[in-house]
Amino acid sequence: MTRAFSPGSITLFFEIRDEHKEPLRIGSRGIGICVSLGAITSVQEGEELRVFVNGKSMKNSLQEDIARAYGFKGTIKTDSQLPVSQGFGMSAAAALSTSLAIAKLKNATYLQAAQIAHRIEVERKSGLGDVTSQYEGGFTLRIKEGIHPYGIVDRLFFPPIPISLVTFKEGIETKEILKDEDMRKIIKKEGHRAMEKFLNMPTFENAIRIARDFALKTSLISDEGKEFLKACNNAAIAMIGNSAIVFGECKEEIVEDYKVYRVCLGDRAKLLP
Ligand SMILES: Nc1ncnc2c1ncn2[C@@H]1O[C@H](COP(=O)(O)OP(=O)(O)OP(=O)(O)O)[C@@H](O)[C@H]1O
Ligand SMILES: CC(C)(CO)[C@@H](O)C(=O)[O-]
Repeated sequence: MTRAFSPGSITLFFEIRDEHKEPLRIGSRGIGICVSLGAITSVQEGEELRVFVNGKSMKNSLQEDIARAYGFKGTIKTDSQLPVSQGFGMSAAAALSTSLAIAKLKNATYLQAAQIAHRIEVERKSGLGDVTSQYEGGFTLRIKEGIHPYGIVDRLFFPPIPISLVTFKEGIETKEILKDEDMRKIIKKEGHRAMEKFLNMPTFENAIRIARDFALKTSLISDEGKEFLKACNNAAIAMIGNSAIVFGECKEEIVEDYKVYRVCLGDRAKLLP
């Protein structure tokens, strides 16, 4: 049996850049924060392909698509440590952890595994930039869309503070937003502006300020999210979901009604012993 872990990743703001033909060139520009919780996948070769997510059998999964890319048959089990469709990049974490574990069995490399995971994410429209962030780890700045050798990703300095992920009600499926023509236009425009502003002053404080503005300008925020940002000025909305990311301490009375995941900055995806 082979096991791999991928961190979850939270996008603060992003610019859709999917007008290329080649999936490895497609992606987004923006900021992603990898966190210490994510997805763990174990794979075991066998006669038939079976996928289980959090103990439940799953059909037409992204794990199945990844397995096909390698010609892998056997059992794939993914455990998600964070909820899906809340902007925590869990589909990408499932794709990347599956791809890394199978790559080890098939003698492929770390980069090949990341490229396959990125391609499947892009083709399924479940994400654009998450695999690129999770392959790099830490506080990532995606300067040019896509994955290596096309994408360019840098890292930013992150202060030694805790992170809380606060989930409101049900999530938003990424595909629904990435397919919506009006939303795409708004995200492209606001994402481009956000990136230009950030690159003028690439600091942690500026990232939070721009992220809060991006959520409001694109309307990728619920009423509950708006109230939360008013009460907590060290928070931003996780893209694309219905949850917030709080940097540092947060008053207990503000978060006590919600499910909160306490995490810290996370390293890149890796094989597990
Ligand atoms: N851990 C997982 N294992 C298998 N499938 C998953 C997993 N996480 C998400 N998916 C599938 O991917 C699809 C899209 O998920 P979505 O992209 O909205 O979630 P996410 O990646 O957690 O959110 P976001 O991309 O906004 O960070 C859903 O249909 C879901 O079933
Ligand atoms: C589209 C997206 C916000 C979904 O999590 C992410 O993949 C990104 O930052 O490109």
